[in-house]
Amino acid sequence: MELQLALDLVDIPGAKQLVAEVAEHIDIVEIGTPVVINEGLRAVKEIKEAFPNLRVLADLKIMDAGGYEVMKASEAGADIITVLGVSDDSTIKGAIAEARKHGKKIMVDMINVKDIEDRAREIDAFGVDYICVHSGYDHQADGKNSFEELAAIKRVVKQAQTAIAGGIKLDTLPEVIGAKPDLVIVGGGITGQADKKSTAAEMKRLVSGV
Ligand SMILES: O=C([C@H](O)CO)[C@H](O)[C@H](O)COP(=O)(O)O
Repeated sequence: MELQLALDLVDIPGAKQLVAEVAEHIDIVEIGTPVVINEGLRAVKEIKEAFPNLRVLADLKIMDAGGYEVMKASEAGADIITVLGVSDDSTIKGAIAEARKHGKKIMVDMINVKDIEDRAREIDAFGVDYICVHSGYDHQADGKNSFEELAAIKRVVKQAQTAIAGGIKLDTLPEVIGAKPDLVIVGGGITGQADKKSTAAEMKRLVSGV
């Protein structure tokens, strides 16, 4: 099981400082959607150049023009790029085809997918690399999490790796680990802590035990 740090509320210098603090305890660093909106794909490029040994995920949440947007993120140095599960099949297939040309991976974010089990089965058959259940910030504000959705996709996904994101903290991590995703994505659960390094270290210790 791997750990991904999601960076959402920082600028590029802030991202570099934060990653430097916790790099030894994470497997993947995510350049979050708000960072891409604020800073552009330059954030992906600069983080990849500064931390070449870390995999970098560009959380573009692609909804259209899958091939073109994956091409641009790949050129910026992203190793993994996100596409929305609610987007058209052709968008997801275009994203996968482009990613394969560059040796990159696609994660499908299932945020707001209504029939999660059926859609996960379909998307898995397209050959994506990761399928991620996700309670976004707005869902979290309503007190929701994605634990049941993770169990649902694990029933049907045969080839993709599974991931979970949204509001995961040190105290809820054991429950997440119990549901056996391949990848755990944590943003505020690390970035919002006074001691980010020791929190990331403890999270890494817990996910590595599985
Ligand atoms: O994808 C995310 C969200 O939609 C904002 O862009 C976050 O990166 C994801 O939810 C993980 O962050 P936390 O919920 O703070 O753990």
